[in-house]
Amino acid sequence: MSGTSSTLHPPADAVPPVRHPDAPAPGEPLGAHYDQCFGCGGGQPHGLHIEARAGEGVSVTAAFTVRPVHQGAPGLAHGGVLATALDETLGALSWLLRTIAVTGRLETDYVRPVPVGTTLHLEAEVTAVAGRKVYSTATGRIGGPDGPVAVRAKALFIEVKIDHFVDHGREEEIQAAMDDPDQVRRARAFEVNP
Ligand SMILES: CCCCCCCC(=O)SCCNC(=O)CCNC(=O)[C@H](O)C(C)(C)COP(=O)(O)OP(=O)(O)OC[C@H]1O[C@@H](n2cnc3c(N)ncnc32)[C@H](O)[C@@H]1OP(=O)(O)O
Repeated sequence: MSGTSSTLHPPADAVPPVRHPDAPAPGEPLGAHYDQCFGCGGGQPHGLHIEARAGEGVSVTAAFTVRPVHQGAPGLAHGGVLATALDETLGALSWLLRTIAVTGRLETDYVRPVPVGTTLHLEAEVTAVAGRKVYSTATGRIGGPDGPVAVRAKALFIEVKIDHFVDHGREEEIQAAMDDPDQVRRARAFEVNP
């Protein structure tokens, strides 16, 4: 058992998360937020290809199957890849809040080794919101959605404007994203948050 750093404890003025009225219905696939995303994009051959679905409240479920390219030790998933799976699943919670947020802090517990070929069944939920700060937790189970926990995480995501990506991303990828009508549509879905 491990502790959690104090910055991952919501402050006294934090409030429960509110599911956006236009959030995808429970069970609905969320799709990739960006085709070139290492976590969810279909355009990354060695990526995790995580498929997330909306859950009840402000929660999501997702699945990630570990492939040989994801190894750390022989036959076992790399810890950084597992952290990516947790991070990506937590990031998908933005679809439920309809805000754009990036990972500020991610703390991960590795409870069981995850062999190649295993499907990691992931769940994540927002636990509290304080201004731009979004507090969330995630678990990854093996052997089925109700199987034993192999990894878990607590995270603090920080809400940002779309300018965060335009200002900091490399020019060629930003331009390609802006030229892609599907990408612009996905970004706008978040920007209209009241
Ligand atoms: C589109 C969705 C994609 C999802 C993909 C999966 C998720 C990802 O992997 S995102 C990529 C990884 N993350 C990043 O690259 C983020 C890099 N960091 C940054 O850009 C900035 O530090 C950023 C935006 C997080 C915060 O900067 P800024 O907007 O200036 O906010 P700032 O004023 O410093 O902080 C806001 C609050 O958050 C807190 N905070 C910020 N970072 C942290 C942190 N690491 N730990 C604890 N608290 C933090 C601050 O203390 C502050 O709290 P308060 O309001 O109480 O004073």
